[in-house]
Formats: sequence, C-alpha cells, structure tokens
Amino acid sequence: MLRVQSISFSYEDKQVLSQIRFSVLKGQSIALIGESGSGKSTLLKLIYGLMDADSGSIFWKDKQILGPAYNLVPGMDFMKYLAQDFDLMPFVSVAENVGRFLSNFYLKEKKQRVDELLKLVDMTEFAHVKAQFLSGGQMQRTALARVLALEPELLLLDEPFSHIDHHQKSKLSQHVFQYCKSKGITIIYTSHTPEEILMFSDEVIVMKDGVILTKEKPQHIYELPSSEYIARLTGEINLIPVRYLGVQNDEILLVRPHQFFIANEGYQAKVISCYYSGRGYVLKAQFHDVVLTIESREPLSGTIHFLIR
Ligand SMILES: Nc1ncnc2c1ncn2[C@@H]1O[C@H](COP(=O)(O)OP(=O)(O)OP(=O)(O)O)[C@@H](O)[C@H]1O
Repeated sequence: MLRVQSISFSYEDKQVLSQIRFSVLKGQSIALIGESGSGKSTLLKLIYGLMDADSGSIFWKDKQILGPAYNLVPGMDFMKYLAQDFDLMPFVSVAENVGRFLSNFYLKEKKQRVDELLKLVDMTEFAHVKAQFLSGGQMQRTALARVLALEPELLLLDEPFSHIDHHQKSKLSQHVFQYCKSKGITIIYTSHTPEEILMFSDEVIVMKDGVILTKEKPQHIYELPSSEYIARLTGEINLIPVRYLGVQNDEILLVRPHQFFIANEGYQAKVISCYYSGRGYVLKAQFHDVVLTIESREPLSGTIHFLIR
C-alpha cells in the first residue's frame, strides 16, 4: 500500500504542493488529473524519490521513500517511473532499451521477456532499430515496455499515451492496463484524456493549484461532479441555471450532453447547429442565454423539446 502523508513542496520560493495526503491499495489504478500546472508531475517525482519534500512523508508498505538528500540513486527496485521525456538511450536498439534493467546472467530468459514486452506494446518489428530513429509514439511504446520489464510493484506513469496516435492509443492502453491488473501492479498515472481517465482508473484524484480537491470513483466524478472544474476534466459539460428549469434559486445544474432526452414536450430550445459524431449527432441549441451541447440519435433542426435524465 502507498501512503502519501501531508506532503508539501516548493520549487525555490514557489509552493507547488500543499498538504497532499492519500493512500492507494495494492493493485489499484489511480488517475491523477488536474489542469496544466496543478502539480501532478511534481507529485509523481516526489513519490519516485527524485526530489525531497519540504515536509511530510511517503511510504510503500512499511518502507519510507526517501529523496536525493537521503538516497543517492533515485528510485527503488519495487517501482518504476515513466517521465514525459521517456529517458531512452538513443544510440542503442529498442530491444536493448527494453532490456536495460534485466539481468544479463540469464540471456535466454531476458530475450523471451523482451520479446513478450515488445509484443505487448506492438513494437516487435522495431526491435533492432536504434531509439534515435523512432517516432515520438514509438519512443513512448519502448519506454512503456522498459518500465514494465521488471514487473514493478508500483508504476508511476506521466501521460503514458500522449504521443500515441488515436487509433492505436485505445488498443495499447487496454493492453497495458489489463497486463498490470493481471499482475497486481499498482499504477498512478496522469492523463488529460477523459476516456483514459474513466476507463482505466479505480479511483480518480483531482488536483488544482497544488492541493487535492477530491478522490473518488470515476463513475462518481463523471456522473455527479461537484464542480465545473472537476466536470470539465472528464468531458463536456453544460451549465444550466436552475431558474431556467423553473426552480427558484441561484444554483447551476451540471448536465452532460448524453443526459438530455429529446421529447415531445418539456423545456424548449432552438437548434443552432447539428454535427454528425459517429455515435449519433451533437446539437448546439440555444436555451435562454445558454448554448447547450446535446447528444441526439437523430439529426434535428428548429425548435426541440427536451427533458433531463
Ligand atoms: N523545475 C521546475 N522549477 C520551477 N518550477 C517548476 C519546475 N517544474 C515545474 N514547475 C512549476 O510547478 C508547477 C507544477 O508543475 P507540474 O509539472 O507538476 O504540473 P502538472 O500538473 O504536471 O502540469 P502538466 O499537466 O502540464 O504536465 C507549475 O507551475 C510549473 O510551472
């Protein structure tokens, strides 16, 4: 189990993390999300032991994770960290990069393991290509395989699929998360992609300005977000003053595009535009002074009536 206890951290005089505390159970997958600059990468680096916190402590099971002031070589055997810059060796092959942390005493086993990992990240055909000649996405796949090589207990992934193109991303991310689940590997990963956040996390930690706003199940974050900020991190959201719905107070209702229900009667809006989205249609519709985004099965125009699920 990982325990992060009241961590605070500053870069010189700028405080970036303040009183961060949470725990993660073995085998859990945690999405760490927040707007750019909210402190996600900094937190991963502290958990890995790349920097010393100003205060607080971090434990994996009963072992304290110490930064460079106490531990000259960052990182510990049980965990691996995938940084946004991949940290590959440019002049050696993909296979050698993946096998970097594997022992040379058992060469046959090493080759088998490297082959297995290259297959997992779909890089078999590039095994003998030097890392410097790879595309950004191929480098990222190689770096993913390398951090998995020794089957760490704890994996820290900073935007692990950010360079992978859209149609390969979904297959690769499913492979990697399924693999880690099957091996009981605990993962903390950052992402700005709603599907990645919602599909692969057991819980989501939301950060803003160096503090944790909430830690909840992805379903809860998506269906019942407690603020516009949290809602926007996991997909599109409509903000509707409840007085437009006949409720006499100043509250704002957060409604996802799929939560509207087109009906024969109900609230009235005027369609401004209608786009095909693959799964159906997305309408932009004027409702009082708000432009709503509504998912619809049919293409619609003119005046529509809707209810909210
Ligand atoms: N080496 C550094 N020196 C000084 N300030 C830094 C350094 N690295 C990050 N920061 C600042 O610390 C804050 C948090 O940065 P961090 O990279 O942790 O955010 P993030 O949430 O991971 O952002 P992103 O989603 O863009 O990766 C930002 O204001 C950033 O400018």
